[in-house]
Formats: sequence, structure tokens, C-alpha cells
Amino acid sequence: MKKTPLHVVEDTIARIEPLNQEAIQAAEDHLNALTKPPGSLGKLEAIARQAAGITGELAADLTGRAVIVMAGDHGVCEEGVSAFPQEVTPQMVMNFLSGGAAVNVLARQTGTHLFCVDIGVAAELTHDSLLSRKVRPGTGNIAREAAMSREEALQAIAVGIELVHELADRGYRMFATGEMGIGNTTASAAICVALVGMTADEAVGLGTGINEERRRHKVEIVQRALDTNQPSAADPIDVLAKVGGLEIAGLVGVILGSAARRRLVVIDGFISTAAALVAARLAPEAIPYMIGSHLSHEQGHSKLLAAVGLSPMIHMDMRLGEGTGAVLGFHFIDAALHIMREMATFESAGVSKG
Ligand SMILES: Cc1cc2ncn([C@H]3O[C@H](COP(=O)(O)O)[C@@H](O)[C@H]3O)c2cc1C
Ligand SMILES: O=C(O)c1cccnc1
Repeated sequence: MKKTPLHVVEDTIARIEPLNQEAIQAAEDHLNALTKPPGSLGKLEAIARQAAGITGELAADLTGRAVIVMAGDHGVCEEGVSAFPQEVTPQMVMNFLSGGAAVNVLARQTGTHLFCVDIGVAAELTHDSLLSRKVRPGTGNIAREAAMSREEALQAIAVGIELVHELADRGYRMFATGEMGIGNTTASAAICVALVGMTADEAVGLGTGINEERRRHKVEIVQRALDTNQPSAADPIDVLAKVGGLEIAGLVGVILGSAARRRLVVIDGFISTAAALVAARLAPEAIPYMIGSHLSHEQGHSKLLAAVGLSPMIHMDMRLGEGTGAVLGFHFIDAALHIMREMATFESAGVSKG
């Protein structure tokens, strides 16, 4: 009998193990034997320790890597919350599939395979490389109704989990989260208000580039979404279903699945971090498998990252999404692993210790 989405989610969470402390200690000992003052490579050292704790290896080969771009539409677009129309979502999906989006370029530079999933685009899409896993064609308008049912939220999480299992079985060892969905900074801001306790004004940013007047309107819409739906802060799936998004739910699954399969998962910007927060609230044991990539220019990202317990690797003033920041972050993970593999030790180089 096929497992229900609820079982898939529960089994996945139950499988998440703590990091390998012995491997972390071995990485720490190796880092301290290298020709540098202890700790002087900062976050590169933290990444090396984390990668060791996840993989159980001193310097794992993480060349098999994928960015998973979940695409879904948002009913709340009818409230005028984005600078761009909803049709851009399917149009960008086709752009990902033909290799022309920013994330494609950055993925190619880091040897990353891109998988694009239609988990909820409000248009019929067919393409040989598109993973068609539509749970429903777009969410409900959260200013008036729930984004989706609880069952649909669980189904979308299960889509992400099952994809990670499939890719992990095919040899992928590291994942990046990516998304496309016009209107999804509104849903992400609503998640921040519901789960972090930020005010709508703190959580709402400019998204694709609205002006301050439209941002004020977006704040009101987010507040209305919370007043209408009354999500329960104690129940992350309730929050996801009532004010979230299908692509956000899919990414919750990607993150939980990565943790269950002991894969490092690099979290992109504001929207991906909203998914990371839901995953963290469902399964705090998944947090050690996550790495924050960059600090998005989107207002609220810094508080959101802190709520998950992540510290971004880079500050590039980016505010695009798609997985761009996460894939860029792969360069730094590669840098950390090269240090582990190639640097001389005090002993091998004949350098005196302090
Ligand atoms: C051409 C284009 C490409 C994008 N790639 C990612 N996003 C980003 O912008 C959207 C969120 O912003 P908002 O909530 O303001 O709509 C998401 O689709 C996100 O991935 C894009 C947006 C546009 C216009
Ligand atoms: O940080 C992000 O992910 C982001 C910010 C603005 C618009 N789209 C994505």
C-alpha cells in the first residue's frame, strides 16, 4: 500500500539523525594541524566541520549536486502585491528549462544540475525536462481564504521528500533550494508573522521591486491574511497550509528529505528561508543539515535567518530567489573542502607551532 503524505512526512522526520560528533572532532583536529592560526579561516572552518559531521568523511566529494527549483502560483497576486504579473511564473519555468535564467548560469559555474518542479503553477506546462508534480494549480488568495488544505500541504511536502530520495539514490550528495512563484514574498512574509512573531511591517519587503506605497498595501494584505486565516503558531503545517505556498511546502520537503538522507542542504534567500523555518519547527533535528547561503536584500530576511538559527555565508545584496544565492554558496563549500584536502600541516611543511 502506498504511504499517505502524512506517513511520508512523519517517517522522514523520524529518520533524521544527529551529526557524527567523532567526524566533527576529527575535522577540528585536522583544521588545527593546518598551517594557520587556529580558527583563522572563520566560517570556512565551520563549513568543513559541518560537512564532516553530515557525511562522516574528513573532506567528502560533494561534486554530485543539484538545485531543486519548485514553481507554484499564488492566488494573492490578484491583490496587486507584486511588481510582475502571475504569467511570469510559467514563463520563467520555460526559461529555467531552456537554461537562460540567472540560476542556470550560476548552476553551470558550480557543476550543479537543475531540476525544475511544477508543484503548483496555474498554467498547463509540458516539457521533457519538467518534473510535473502539480498538487493544485496555484493557491487560494490568502487575503480571503486558505492557501490550500492541510492534505495538499502534506502532499506538497511529500513531493519534495520523494524527489530528494530519488536524487540521493542517483548519487547526488548536496542540494540547494530554489523557487519561482510570483507573489511568494507575500506568503513568506505571512509565515514570518505567524511563526516568528514579526509585525507585518517588519516582514514585508519590496519583492520584485514595488514602491513604498505598494509595500504599505502589501503589509495590509499580509495582516488581512493572518486575520482571515488565524494560523496556529504551534502547528507549522497549519501555517503553511493557510498562508504559505505550494513551492514553499515542496521546499520544506526538500529540506526534511535532505536531513533524513544526511545530505547538506544550502538555503537560498527569503522564500527558501521561510521554508527552512517551517522545516525547523517541524523537526529541529534538521537544522544542522542546513547552511544559510546569503543575506537577501528582502526586508525581514535577517530576522528570519536568526529564527532558524542560520548565519549567511555571503552578503551580496541579491534579491532574486530561484536558488541563485544557494548555488553561489556552493563555491564556498568547495573552498572549505579544498582547504581540508590540500593545505599543508605544520608537520608536513616544517612550520613552527605557536
Ligand atoms: C523575471 C523574474 C524572475 C524571477 N526569478 C525569481 N523571482 C522572484 O520573484 C518572485 C517573488 O517576488 P514577488 O513576491 O514580488 O512576486 C518569486 O518568483 C521569486 O523567485 C523572479 C521574479 C521575476 C519578475
Ligand atoms: O530573497 C529572495 O529569495 C527574494 C527576494 C525578492 C524577490 N524574490 C526572492
